[in-house]
Amino acid sequence: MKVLKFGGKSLGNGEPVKSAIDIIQKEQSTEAVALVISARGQSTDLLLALYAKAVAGADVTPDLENFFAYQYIKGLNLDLSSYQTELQQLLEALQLLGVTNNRIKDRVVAFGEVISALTVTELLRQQGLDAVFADARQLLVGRCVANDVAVDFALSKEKTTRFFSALAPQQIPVITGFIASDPEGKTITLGRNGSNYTATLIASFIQATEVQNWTDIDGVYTASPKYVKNAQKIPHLSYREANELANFGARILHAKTILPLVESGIPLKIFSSFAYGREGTLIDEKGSGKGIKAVSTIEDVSLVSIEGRGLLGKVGIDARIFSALSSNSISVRLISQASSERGIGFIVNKEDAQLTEQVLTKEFSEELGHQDISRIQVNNNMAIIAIVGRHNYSLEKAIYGLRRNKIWLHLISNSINGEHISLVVDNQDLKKAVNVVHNQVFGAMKTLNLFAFGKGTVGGKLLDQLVRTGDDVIRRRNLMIRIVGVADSKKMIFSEDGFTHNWREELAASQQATDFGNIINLLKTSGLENIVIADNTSSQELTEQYPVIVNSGFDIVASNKKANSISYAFYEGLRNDLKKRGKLFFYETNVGAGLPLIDTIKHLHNSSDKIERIRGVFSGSLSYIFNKFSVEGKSFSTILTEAKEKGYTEPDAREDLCGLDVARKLIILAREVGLQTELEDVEVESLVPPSLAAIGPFEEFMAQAETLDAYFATIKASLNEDEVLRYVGDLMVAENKLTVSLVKASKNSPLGNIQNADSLFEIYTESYETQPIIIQGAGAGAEVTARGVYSDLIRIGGHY
Ligand SMILES: NC(=O)C1=CN([C@@H]2O[C@H](COP(=O)(O)OP(=O)(O)OC[C@H]3O[C@@H](n4cnc5c(N)ncnc54)[C@H](O)[C@@H]3O)[C@@H](O)[C@H]2O)C=CC1
Ligand SMILES: N[C@@H](CC=O)C(=O)O
Repeated sequence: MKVLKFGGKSLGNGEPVKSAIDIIQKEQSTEAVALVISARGQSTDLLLALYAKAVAGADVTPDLENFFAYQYIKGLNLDLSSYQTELQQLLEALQLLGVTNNRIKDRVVAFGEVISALTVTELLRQQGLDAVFADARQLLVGRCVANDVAVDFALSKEKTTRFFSALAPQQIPVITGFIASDPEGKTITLGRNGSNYTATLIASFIQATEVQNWTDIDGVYTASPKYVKNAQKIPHLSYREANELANFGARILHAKTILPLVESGIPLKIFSSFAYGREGTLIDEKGSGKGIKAVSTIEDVSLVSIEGRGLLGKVGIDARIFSALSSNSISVRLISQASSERGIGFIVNKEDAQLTEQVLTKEFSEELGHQDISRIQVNNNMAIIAIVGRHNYSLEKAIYGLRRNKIWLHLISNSINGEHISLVVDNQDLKKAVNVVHNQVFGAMKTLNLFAFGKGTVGGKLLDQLVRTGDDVIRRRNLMIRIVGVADSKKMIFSEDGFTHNWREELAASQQATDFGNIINLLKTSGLENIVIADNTSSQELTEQYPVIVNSGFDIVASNKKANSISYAFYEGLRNDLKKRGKLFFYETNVGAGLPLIDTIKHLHNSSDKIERIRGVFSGSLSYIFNKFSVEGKSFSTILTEAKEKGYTEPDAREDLCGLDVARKLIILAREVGLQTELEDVEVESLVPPSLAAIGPFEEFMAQAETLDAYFATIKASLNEDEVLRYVGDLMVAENKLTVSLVKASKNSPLGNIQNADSLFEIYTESYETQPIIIQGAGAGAEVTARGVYSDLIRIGGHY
């Protein structure tokens, strides 16, 4: 015979209860069944509310009617009037008493299970099955001990086996879950979710072949799906693992449920009554072997810490702590102690925190008076994350991920056999922390949550590339880049669930103004892990906020060059912040767009191959302009407009023309090789004609196209036939000399030979002294730059 237990949600009115009856019919057709039934739907909560109202002396009539209205199933021949009268009398007695009384409370709550089991019995009879109602108070006996119930196993077994042996072969017992009686026959309850306990107790008494727990979830998951979207169902667990999970918040299991099964070796299967036929979780002696099984959580616990010099080496402190707590029925969930015994920290349930403080303050009043104990501190807003299952490196991985996400670990505790690690974090960090730990220890797909500033030429292209190829990255790199927010200079959007192809429309429709402080706050309080900020703007104000970003625990990718080219003091301060916080900042596109230049320079520099000189065409837009202008008959302003339209220039193209963009790039490379240079140190030959230098907006500047064209026509006229113009950046390291100048280059030289918007960099080092390393390719443009930023994001993902 197998025992089938149905939870409250699986017995709710309408489809749920219909489907439960279907399941029972199917299951009993292959093997005899015994049923254990919880109160239907929200019945227990309704009854508890009725009880509270009655104690408070309030009118209970409407709620009582609501309760019985919910119990009514159309077409079912079930008369509940005697139960209604009895419950009403009980509530009236409570109204008169006006005080709480746990025994009466249990009697009130018991109506939920009794009426539910009667209802199921009747529904099965309607289907022609021989169902028999059984009140578990006639089968299970126990005593209330403190806040718990101690079941009298021998007596309960005797009563249960007697009842079962009196059943006719085809009869289906429908037993109330959750309730039992004390030795005087008074109603007691087995604790919240106690129906599971009823089922496993009954199963162990009658030596059932298995217990099936039919509920609203189709099994035990690797983490609570409420927090972790990519949590996976666990097909197979051992009793021991299940017990750990039950102790650590897995709502689906009751902590005591497993014990009767362990002794009798009966397997437990967890199924969803809303998805008959779908595989659930099997829990048995064997389990599925070693390996991490789940990451479970307990919210809202309190951390108590006792510290003081007087504790050093003193024997008996722990004994006093725990005996004081146990005399007050306070259960300790976790303990961690410094080896010197100078400090001890432990976790209690939040509702016991105040009492814990009082009890310990009293117990150690003398030590507190002498300052042998400096303080007893209670921190109420804590949560536990428990890693269940054995794996050698899970702790390291978890700590690495938590640190990267700036999540403070208050306490660590692990079981001797290595099958359990508990980590205590702030409650407000729980969602983020459980995602980080889950994804770290399971090596599951990592999620990078991206907030993108800038949706122009580069930023817009990046977001489109991410949307288009995101699935590919998931497949190949096990990394999901989720766009959780986008901001331009005016508006922003944010969603923890992320945006896909619709980001542009969503941003256009947004009413929310871009506000940096608000964005940081949203991200910090979101509970999202692995947050990366992309800066594809040209805003200096935003780069000045990088320290705030880093100190908030986020990484950065940027095509914006300003953070690396404004003052050296800022540059150095940012590096210090990055180091201190263990955060990443990638900016490969700052020089040479998508070309692998900065990385190459870093590698050469770090490998002590002294870099002596870097020279070349640093500007993609000016490369394009002079490539065209030197050989085509078009005017300079026409080609400048083309370059702008193609997305090669800076948002204000004069930054290219006046040499500022190349100067920034030189500064960035100079700092990579260890020079402490400033922008003012670069000798720049500006290409803006002196007469146009003071003009305001770019449109006004372009309105002077004639002057611009005449200026460059004169320069072009001075070229020999085999010459082209090149705007060249030159970094001479030993001399600490940085120059930007317009040169005439032979068409056949490497500099003269480049095409389109190509950049070219010659890197001279100690090893590459005469024949430089040459890096050449598209040095500007939305597609290549966005690709470069994309690959920086993937590199960051590689660090998770
Ligand atoms: N175009 C290219 O080939 C390359 C560009 N870059 C750099 O990429 C950056 C972006 O360039 P483009 O996309 O061409 O510029 P763009 O003018 O097309 O786009 C800039 C975007 O930034 C937004 N923005 C400006 N200030 C903002 C703020 N404070 N907060 C939020 N959003 C803000 C604007 O609304 C716009 O969406 C620049 O720093 C540029 O130097 C780097 C390498 C190559
Ligand atoms: N405006 C820049 C774009 C890349 O940094 C250039 O022309 O090179």
